Amino acid sequence: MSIEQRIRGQFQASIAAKQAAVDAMTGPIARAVDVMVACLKSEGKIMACGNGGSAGDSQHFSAELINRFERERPPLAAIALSTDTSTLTSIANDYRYEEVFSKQVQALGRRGDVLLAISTSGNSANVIEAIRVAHEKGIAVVALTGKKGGKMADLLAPCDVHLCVPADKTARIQEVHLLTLHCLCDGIDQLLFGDAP
Ligand SMILES: O=C(CO)[C@@H](O)[C@H](O)[C@H](O)[C@H](O)COP(=O)(O)O
Ligand SMILES: [Zn+2]
Repeated sequence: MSIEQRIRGQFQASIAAKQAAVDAMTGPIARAVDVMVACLKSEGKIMACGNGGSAGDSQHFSAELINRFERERPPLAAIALSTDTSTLTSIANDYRYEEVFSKQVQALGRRGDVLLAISTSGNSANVIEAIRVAHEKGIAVVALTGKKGGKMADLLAPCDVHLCVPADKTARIQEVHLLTLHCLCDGIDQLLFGDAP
């Protein structure tokens, strides 16, 4: 197969993954928007975490809330827990890598905040630890997963929201995650600030 054929195949597979996710994910994404809007209206903040590509997604999302998405509006409270290399390396070095996010949730999280926990497998131990601490502190969780949600699926509380991409390949799941994050940004802006001018 030529490189061009492979590229066409990747595009088609990405389109198919998104098509397959529309019905399964629309309702849960709308619920996640409601949870996040309620948090932001009550002066809460959204903390996002994940590994690798999902660390990038956490940062992408928090930047769109703090700075802007598609319209002019006030900054919204969000933080990516994957950015402070001194904090991350000291926790991983002195304790365990599994605690790099949970210690930050312990320190920064307040009741009424939201944890956006991103893992394509649903099995990343440090994301799972962050969810456990969020629950201890009364922090709602929006879980963004794939592959049937892995261990995270069993850990979520009834008030949490599970956004599970119905796909098995990490790259495809990540591509739907990015679309989901943009849907969240769009929904948050719409509910907080109304129709864009
Ligand atoms: O972006 C990719 C693969 O597309 C990788 O960096 C990927 O995010 C990393 O392998 C992560 O460690 C995977 O973790 P997770 O999504 O299973 O929680
Ligand atoms: Zn990737």
